[in-house]
Amino acid sequence: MNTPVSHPSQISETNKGAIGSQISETNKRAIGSQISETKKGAIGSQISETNKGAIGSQISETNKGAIGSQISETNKGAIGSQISETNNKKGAIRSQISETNKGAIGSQISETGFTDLRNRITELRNRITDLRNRITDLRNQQRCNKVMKEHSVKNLIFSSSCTVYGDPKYLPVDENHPTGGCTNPYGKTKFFIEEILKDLWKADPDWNIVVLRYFNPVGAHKSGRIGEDPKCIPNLMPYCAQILVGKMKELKVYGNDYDTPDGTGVRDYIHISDVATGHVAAQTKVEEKCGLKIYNLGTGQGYSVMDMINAFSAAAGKPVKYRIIGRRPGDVASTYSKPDLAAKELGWKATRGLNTMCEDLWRWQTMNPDGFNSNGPTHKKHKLTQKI
Ligand SMILES: CC(=O)N[C@H]1[C@@H](OP(=O)(O)OP(=O)(O)OC[C@H]2O[C@@H](n3ccc(=O)[nH]c3=O)[C@H](O)[C@@H]2O)O[C@H](CO)[C@H](O)[C@@H]1O
Repeated sequence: MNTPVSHPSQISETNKGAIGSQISETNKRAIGSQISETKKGAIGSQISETNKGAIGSQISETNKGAIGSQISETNKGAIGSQISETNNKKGAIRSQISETNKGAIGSQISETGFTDLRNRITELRNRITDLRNRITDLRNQQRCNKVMKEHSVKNLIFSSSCTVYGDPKYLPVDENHPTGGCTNPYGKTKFFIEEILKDLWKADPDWNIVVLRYFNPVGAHKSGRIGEDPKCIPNLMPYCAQILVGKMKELKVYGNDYDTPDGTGVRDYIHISDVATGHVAAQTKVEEKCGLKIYNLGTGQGYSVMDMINAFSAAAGKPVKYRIIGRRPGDVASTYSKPDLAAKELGWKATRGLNTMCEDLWRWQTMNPDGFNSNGPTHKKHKLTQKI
């Protein structure tokens, strides 16, 4: 889910700092969808210019010729004004949210001690931020659809997530698995957007929409120049990487009492560059006038949290410090994909294994310990030691 450069977004430079940073924080989310938005693609081209989006930049790296040429056809005016509009409304959304949560905060104060209270306030603040991001995602998607329609762009690739499946009723999860029983707000947003897109296509079958349900993207471009630069609490693997460059203390493993081989959560981790090639394949599909199609992007292989800690420690040559704590609300025990439909209809398959995911992530993190704010490689001692 962007030119092969590795520095901050033109969106934030040109007009809208706040939106730029939202884009980077949600790089696996609404943005991805807008990436491939095709030739006339006002939006796709804008996003491609923002180098914060990990997947976007990967795609650009992967398919400079095909997508790169489309990137230059921009429509900055149209999109720029949409972004400004969103940004102007941000204050309003924020005040609504704080209104809504005032009561909740008050009752927390009377019930708890000070330390607990502080933790709860932090958690509440995170939830409010998350909720605000979700509202922004939904609004942006609606604006995106509207602007695309106005410009007669009706080809769309939407970055969805395996999280729309909720707690799986069976494994591996295929595309026919029911959706909507999401266990977190992010999942719900993805689910709602999928539903909006289904309605959009039903109302106007001229649209060609490919929905890609990513499992757990990890890794970085093999050059070490493009990777994930989380601005909020990182996912598992960026967290591990930040521990090993001294930015985080230790990993808290959320529960080892799940019904999985070692008790820790199992996920289908997929290399970010495979996610990128998945988009390129989807781009071909929308150009074939495919209607509405939905595909899983995963490897079909589940790994536990402990598998991932061990693999990453081996790739980096030093151990990730961790501590087992209780389960995190909203987590499911196990989810991994059946990726066969994408293989059959897109001719796409994930080709990079766990070892490559960990090596590439470690290369990115050591070359860019401060993400896109880094001034080139500072960890001269970086080397990939062991194969796993
Ligand atoms: C609750 C939540 O936000 N879920 C999102 C997260 O899924 P996941 O919760 O699957 O991704 P994750 O990287 O946050 O967690 C992966 C696994 O690692 C475990 N873990 C994670 C972090 C940590 O500090 N300690 C730890 O033990 C976690 O319990 C899970 O078993 O990312 C997905 C995409 O990649 C989707 O965006 C999901 O909606």
